Amino acid sequence: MDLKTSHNSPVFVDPLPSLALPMTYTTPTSFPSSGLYLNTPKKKPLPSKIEEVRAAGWLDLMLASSPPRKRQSKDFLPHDVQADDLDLRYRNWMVNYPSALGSFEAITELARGKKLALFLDYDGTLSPIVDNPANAVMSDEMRAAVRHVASLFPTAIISGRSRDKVFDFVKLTELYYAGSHGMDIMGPIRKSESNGHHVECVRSTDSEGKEVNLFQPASEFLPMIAEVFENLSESIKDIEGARMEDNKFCVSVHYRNVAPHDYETVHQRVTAVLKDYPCLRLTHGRKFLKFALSLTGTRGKLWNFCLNRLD
Ligand SMILES: O=P(O)(O)OC[C@H]1O[C@H](O[C@H]2O[C@H](CO)[C@@H](O)[C@H](O)[C@H]2O)[C@H](O)[C@@H](O)[C@@H]1O
Repeated sequence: MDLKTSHNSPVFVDPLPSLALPMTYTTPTSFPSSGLYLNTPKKKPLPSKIEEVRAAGWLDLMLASSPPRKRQSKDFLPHDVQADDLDLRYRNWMVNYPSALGSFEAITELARGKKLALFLDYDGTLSPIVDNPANAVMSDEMRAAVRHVASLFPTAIISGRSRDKVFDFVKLTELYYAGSHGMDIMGPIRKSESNGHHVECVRSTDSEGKEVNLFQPASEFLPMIAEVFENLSESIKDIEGARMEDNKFCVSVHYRNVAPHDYETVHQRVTAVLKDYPCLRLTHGRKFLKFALSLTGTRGKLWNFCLNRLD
């Protein structure tokens, strides 16, 4: 099947989450506006070309897709940014993205007497956000904490990274790993394991010969994803700071190190390549654009796969 043009693709589009915009790019109805921060210093008017893109909403999504850095005492501040302005921006961000630690008692009260399973994110949760994705290593202290938690509750790590990459960072064999946003799941074999009901679930052995369960519902699309990765790599190679990342069933185009005046070019190049692949969905992340297949019901299978296998 020629997935590039076929519109009767077996891949159906889930209802898109708020940050994911349909391939038809209808202008988002809501996105963080520059008015998000109080007392925002008057900004220089943007060149009209960027204003057009801003009107389309994509630029605001890209500019606001990551929290302002929390000011560290040692940080040098650009001459036009006041220290309290950075703190204010960070506090405003936290209003929209509150930390669970602020509600820890309420969460533990809700969990009392219930059977718990823990699902953890990786980047920005178990590892700090850094400029180069390859350097997002997890500290030994954090690894010890996750190992301890996994000894108390069945624990899974769900990430946009490929499963192999996350496992290589975390290095804990007693966990479940769901890479590529759930398109690629691995879990240790349970004693009473029976995987007959997961057609995509095959037994495999890891490097130490230990059997593990694999769930990969989209393997047949890997050649197409590899083709899009190559096309995108070629298309953005002249944009300073832009970086591709292959996450097996997902591909990320990082613009964290790209100058904001080049964001529009990043977005244009990515959408120009993806317009030939109607079965792929473009979404936003923390300073990256990501495309992935959108298989109906993957999330449900992910939870079932993990929860059915958790003690
Ligand atoms: O689902 P997650 O585990 O949170 O993965 C989401 C993305 O995380 C990574 O990118 C983010 O972290 C990088 C390293 O700190 C940072 O450089 C980048 O700007 C962040 O967006 C990962 O590289 C992506 O592929 C994941 O999709």
